Amino acid sequence: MHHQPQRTPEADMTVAPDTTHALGGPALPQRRRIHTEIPGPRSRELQERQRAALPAGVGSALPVFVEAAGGGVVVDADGNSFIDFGSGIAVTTVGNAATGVVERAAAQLQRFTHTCFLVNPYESYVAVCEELNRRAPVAGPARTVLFNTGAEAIENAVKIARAATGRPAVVAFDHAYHGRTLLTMTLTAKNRPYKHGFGPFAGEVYRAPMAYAYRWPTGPEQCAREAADALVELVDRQIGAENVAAVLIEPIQGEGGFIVPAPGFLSAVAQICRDRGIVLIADEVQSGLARTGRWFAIDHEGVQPDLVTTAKGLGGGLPIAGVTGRAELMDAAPAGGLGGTFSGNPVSCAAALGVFEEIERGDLLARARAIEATMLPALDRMRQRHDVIGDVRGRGAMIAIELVKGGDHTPDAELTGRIARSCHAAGLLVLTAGTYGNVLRFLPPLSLPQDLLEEGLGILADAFDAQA
Ligand SMILES: Cc1ncc(COP(=O)(O)O)c(CNCCCC(=O)O)c1O
Repeated sequence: MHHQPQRTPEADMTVAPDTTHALGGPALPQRRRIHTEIPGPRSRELQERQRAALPAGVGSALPVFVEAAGGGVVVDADGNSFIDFGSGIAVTTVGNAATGVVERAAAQLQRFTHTCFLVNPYESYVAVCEELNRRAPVAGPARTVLFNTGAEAIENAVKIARAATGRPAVVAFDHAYHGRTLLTMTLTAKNRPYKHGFGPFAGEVYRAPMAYAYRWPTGPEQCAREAADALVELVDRQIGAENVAAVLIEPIQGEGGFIVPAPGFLSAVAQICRDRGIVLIADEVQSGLARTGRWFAIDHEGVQPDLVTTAKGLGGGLPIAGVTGRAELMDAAPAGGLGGTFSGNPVSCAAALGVFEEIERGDLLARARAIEATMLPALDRMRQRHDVIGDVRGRGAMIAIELVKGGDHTPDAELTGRIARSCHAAGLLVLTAGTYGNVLRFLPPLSLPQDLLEEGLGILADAFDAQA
């Protein structure tokens, strides 16, 4: 076979103009700088290549191609620097390319990249499980098993609950999001874009009303009690409690619109489960691991679930997920019943240990609470000025506003998109969410400097003032 000339990157691609940021991480200049239209010329070139190489169904909220990221900024291929209010959808919680994550992952890469834990185990997997067991809000001794994605964690939490109870049914909630695999698509509530055309779906999945106070028909005061009554009705009358393996709930619903369940609802759900021997699974994939100012969002309600799922922020950007639960439940899965080729990959485990280190070293739980203390009042002031802001809600650095037609609760998805695009053009990376597409959600990295947080809020305020 003849020798292929060594291809060098330079031969294939012109180096992006004006890309002065070679390295990401906290050393990246923490500033907002926009000096091209958004997306810029280099991103538009890359978009053309993407159109030729990827299926049309893969889209991006802000199609600027990234060259570097760190602290609280994302820098694109045209050298534009954006304030990051997205964290890659609640993943780079401790900061993009965070020092502790990069150093540990880089060192691991030099030692070995993979063994498959089901073949040869390694200490870092055990250490991540110990970290999660130590912090998880479950009662008594805990066990953890690792996977790669949030959906995989949910799939396996349901397997464990079914093995432990011998029951088939799973109850999820309106506005829920749990992933894109067959079972997690079924558990997810919103049809487009997640489910449409991908059926038939999994069996034995049922849905109960979420205690969504802002949209509860009889008003927020009745919300928790009436939603709990509806859950009892579904479980006891329609399914039969003896057939229900698990109730699955996000302590703060993420893709559904950052819905914080009405006060008392999570406690009521936990009691309903305890009274019937039903496993309560808390899906903390988006809300967990310091994001809301506690290790887990459910901690704010003092509720102890039986199983907790984690992913996203756990690996600081590397794919890793976990199911942590009461030891007697976790041990119900038969030998060899839990696993996967890459599950608990050693590089991701090293990164995860870096995440725990960063959270402790930076006191990031307190930082999340400080971000809440800045954002909620600022957003409330915006709501006083603009009646299109129907609701302000969230905890820690998981905050959202719901946009409606002025004066009533009619969702306004068009305005939501317009505000988001205005923020993007001004150099603020924000994401939308919600069953009705009318939620602007804010997920800043906890490493975001305070001045950029306030600058970002100023951009948002200007966007609302401009649309008024
Ligand atoms: C609560 C909750 N559970 C489970 C998941 C699924 O986690 P995976 O790691 O994306 O599988 C999520 C992922 N949310 C972001 C989805 C992004 C997209 O695919 O459009 C979540 O938020």
